[in-house]
Amino acid sequence: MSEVAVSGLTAGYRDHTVLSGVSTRVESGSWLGVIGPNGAGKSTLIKAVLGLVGHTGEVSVDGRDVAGLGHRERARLLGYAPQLPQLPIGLTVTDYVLLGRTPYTGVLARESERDRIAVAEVLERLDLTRLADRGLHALSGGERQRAVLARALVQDTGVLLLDEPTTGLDVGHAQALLDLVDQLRCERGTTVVSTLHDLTLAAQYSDRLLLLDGGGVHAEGPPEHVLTSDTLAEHYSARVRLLTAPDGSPAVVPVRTTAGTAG
Ligand SMILES: Nc1ncnc2c1ncn2[C@@H]1O[C@H](COP(=O)(O)OP(=O)(O)OP(=O)(O)O)[C@@H](O)[C@H]1O
Repeated sequence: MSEVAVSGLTAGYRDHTVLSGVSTRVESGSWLGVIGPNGAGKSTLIKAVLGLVGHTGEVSVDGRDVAGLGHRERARLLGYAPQLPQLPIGLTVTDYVLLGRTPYTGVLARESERDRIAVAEVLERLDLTRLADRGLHALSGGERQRAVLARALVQDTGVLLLDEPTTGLDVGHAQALLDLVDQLRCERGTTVVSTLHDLTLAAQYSDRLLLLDGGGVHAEGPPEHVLTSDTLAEHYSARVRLLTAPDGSPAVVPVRTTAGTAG
């Protein structure tokens, strides 16, 4: 059970308010996709849930106010894969992913066999085993992205907050990553909140979408209700056509208006 509730959240940076009065509820074991144009405040929402940016309003997990939790307790509850992580220099992939176990082991304690097994398992599932001993600095962008997710996954939390987890991934690795998160969701009842720019993928994996723009929530509900060509024209200034993917979810296809010269 890990229900996330956000109530009357106002968040921002110094004198710059980004989000005003945002409320939502993410049922335990469900997946909320946070969408919206660049600068809408998607990352800010995730960071506010984690307590990383100043905010007022309430964030709770299973009724427990997150603001009242210590750092370690919070890290056992909320796993986070940031959009632009600061990666420590000089660590191998394995050592970096092992850092995800520190809420259980402590920073200076040696990791247990159980920790090593958990890391090896996640590396395998994210196609990183052959890179386990490679330095983080020597990874491609997509490999680094997967290492960041691996670290969040070994944290073994009831809630996963994923900020643009598929950025820089090819379509196969993006699918594998989202499939893995979805599998964890089904197996362990993990609650997922992710931002995703790819609206077709967002629609395929999310139970509900929340559309942010101009500091507030403009739409929330099942993907087929939130993703309409009018909504996308209004909030993204995008010309799109909505098709139906084989699984029945909406697929967003950009429409080019100027005459092409290809072919
Ligand atoms: N550290 C910061 N200090 C001041 N302003 C910030 C900071 N980080 C983000 N902002 C501003 O807050 C607003 C929301 O940023 P945020 O990163 O939450 O948007 P986003 O929806 O995640 O955007 P994107 O789709 O481009 O990743 C933007 O106007 C941005 O310039």
